[in-house]
This record gives sequence, structure tokens and C-alpha cells, in this order.
Amino acid sequence: MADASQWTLWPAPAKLNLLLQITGRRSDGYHLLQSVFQLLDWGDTVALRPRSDGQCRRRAGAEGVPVDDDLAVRAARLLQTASGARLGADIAILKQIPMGGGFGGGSSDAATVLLALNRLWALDWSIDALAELGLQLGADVPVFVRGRSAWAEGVGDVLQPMTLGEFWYVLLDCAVHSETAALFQSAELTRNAPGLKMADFVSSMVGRNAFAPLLRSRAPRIAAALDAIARLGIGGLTGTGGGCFLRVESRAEADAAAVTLAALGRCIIARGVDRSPLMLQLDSAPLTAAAGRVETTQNWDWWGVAKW
Ligand SMILES: C[C@@](CO)(OP(=O)(O)O)[C@H](O)COP(=O)(O)OP(=O)(O)OC[C@H]1O[C@@H](n2ccc(N)nc2=O)[C@H](O)[C@@H]1O
Ligand SMILES: Nc1ncnc2c1ncn2[C@@H]1O[C@H](COP(=O)(O)OP(=O)(O)O)[C@@H](O)[C@H]1O
Repeated sequence: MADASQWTLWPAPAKLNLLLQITGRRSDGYHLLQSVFQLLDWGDTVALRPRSDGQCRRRAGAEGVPVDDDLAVRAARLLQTASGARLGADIAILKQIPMGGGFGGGSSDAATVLLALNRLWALDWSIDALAELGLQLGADVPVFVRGRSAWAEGVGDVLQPMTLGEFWYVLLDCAVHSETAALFQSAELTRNAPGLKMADFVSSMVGRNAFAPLLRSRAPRIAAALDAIARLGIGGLTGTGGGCFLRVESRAEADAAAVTLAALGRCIIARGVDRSPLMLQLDSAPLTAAAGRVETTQNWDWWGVAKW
């Protein structure tokens, strides 16, 4: 275990939904989905340092999100309550993933906190137990806890790992912040899509997103982004958010496409991974950083680590 006074650093990868359709609705109002979660080799970095006074405090992170609503802080407090852990934690997050863009940043931060504190607090909870706990925080948390790109059903929590191949993706943040709960309430949403089989998806590897028609009509920036992506190749909308993606075969193709797409929003180039970078990190010695660096700046160089 790392020295308790030291900050340890943990990846919180972003995701894409390569397919997202709604097949029904549960009696509690939650929707039944079919989705494909593609984990990426890019995302936020979560810094954690155990506290002996039992408090869970945020030192840096999601700007504009009140501390008590921050999914990372809520994850720490939930695990503490559920496990009876006496230790607390300082939490600092180097946010890279645009918020509310369908890239899963908040859920991934929460999952990383659950897995890393399970280690730092020496709780030894199973992945199944952490995934079940994480579901209380959001439907997207379990896939990040399990750490595999996956075919998803249920509310997104019934997961079957998939080998998707390591494609490159150009992520395009159209800076349209969409509210997941409000979009799910929309009258125009198709809620009775016929169930697909995994084989139907595998033939194309990118499917429809039920929220795309809605967001197209509400946000011209998203319509323009989706049109530009369609001209360049295969891609679509991720999650319920304003984030879009283009899938390509190589880094060179991604660089070229990003030049075109940059006119429409911030572009990020990332690679799809079948296994979360967090899982790889959990298998090796923790990365550490000096306190002054984590607490005083939101900059990679200052955190003193290479990108994970
Ligand atoms: C639809 C997805 C696809 O990844 O959208 P994104 O959030 O990534 O954009 C997610 O599963 C979203 O998961 P997550 O963002 O964790 O949502 P939650 O906090 O659990 O739910 C927010 C609200 O959305 C609605 N909701 C969410 C998931 C679901 N399967 N059915 C729903 O009806 C509910 O009204 C819920 O109160
Ligand atoms: N640690 C966090 N990082 C990002 N967003 C957070 C966090 N904690 C709470 N949130 C809230 O969750 C919302 C959804 O954000 P996020 O999970 O990043 O994207 P999405 O659900 O679109 O994939 C944000 O708009 C924000 O209000």
C-alpha cells in the first residue's frame, strides 16, 4: 500500500456509446436500453490521499458542481458508509472530459474513486459488490467499475464484455450541455425499438443513437457536427450528450479528420480499448505525486506524471 500521506493518481477513462437504443421502460420510470460502451485510453485523472479524520473532501475537480453533488465525493462517502471504513479521503480531479457531453466523466470519476479507495482503505470488496454499489450513483457507473468495453442491457448495468478492436476516434465536443433526465422524459423519444442481437451490431460496429434525432432538431451545432462526421465516415452521437465521434482506422486519419472537425468544436483524439486503463493501473504499483503539485494546479506537467 502507498504511504498514507501521499497522493496516488488513478485514471478515469471516458466512454463512447457506439449504439444506444431504448427498448422499453421499467415501472420506476427508468428506461431499458441496449448499448455498446467503448472505453477509451483518455480521460480524467483522480488523485486520492487517505485522511485519518474520516472526512471526504474535494480539493479540486468538476468546476461549477457543488461538492456534495460531485459524483466522486458521493462515491467516497457512499463506500465509507456502506463499508464502515474509518478513514476518509482528500479528492482532487484533473478534469479533461467535457461535462454533460455523453462521455461519462462523472460516472467514471465515481467508479475510479470506488475502486481506488477500496484499495487504499484495504476493504477488499469484490468487483461485483462495487458495481452494485456504484449503480446507486448512476446507471453508467457499473461499466466503469467492471472496466471492460461491453454490450449493455437493463438500464445499462447488465454487461457482457466485448472485444471491439482498437479503433481510433475523433471526439467532438459541441459544447451543448444536455440534461440526461430531461431528455429521457421527451415525448419525441423512440422507446420501443425492436431488440437487436449483438451480431446485428458487429456487422457495422456503430449503430443508431435514440437521442440523435432529438438533439439534431434542438441543437443546430449538433446537427452540423453529425453531418460533417457523416461526410467523413462512420460515427455518431454518444450518450444523451452533445458529444459526437468519428471512428477511423489510424492515428494519421484521426489527425486529418480533426483538422476538418475543429471548426465545429473541441476535438480530442483517443483510442478505443477493450480493457480500462484503470484496471491496468490497479495491477501495478500506484503512481504518486507530491502534495504541492496536486493541490496548487490543474496541469499535467505540474502533477509530475506522464499521461496514463
Ligand atoms: C443513457 C446514458 C448512456 O450512457 O447516457 P449518458 O449519461 O452517458 O449521456 C446513461 O446510461 C445514463 O446514465 P447516467 O448518466 O449514469 O444516468 P443516471 O444518473 O442513472 O440517470 C439520470 C436520469 O436519467 C433517466 N434515466 C437514466 C438511465 C436510464 N436507463 N433510464 C432513465 O430513464 C432517469 O430519469 C434518471 O433519473
Ligand atoms: N465529478 C464529476 N464530473 C463531471 N460531472 C459531474 C461530476 N459530478 C457530478 N457531475 C454532474 O453530472 C453531470 C453529467 O456529467 P458527465 O458524467 O460528465 O457526463 P454525461 O452524463 O453526459 O456522460 C454534469 O453535468 C455534472 O452536473
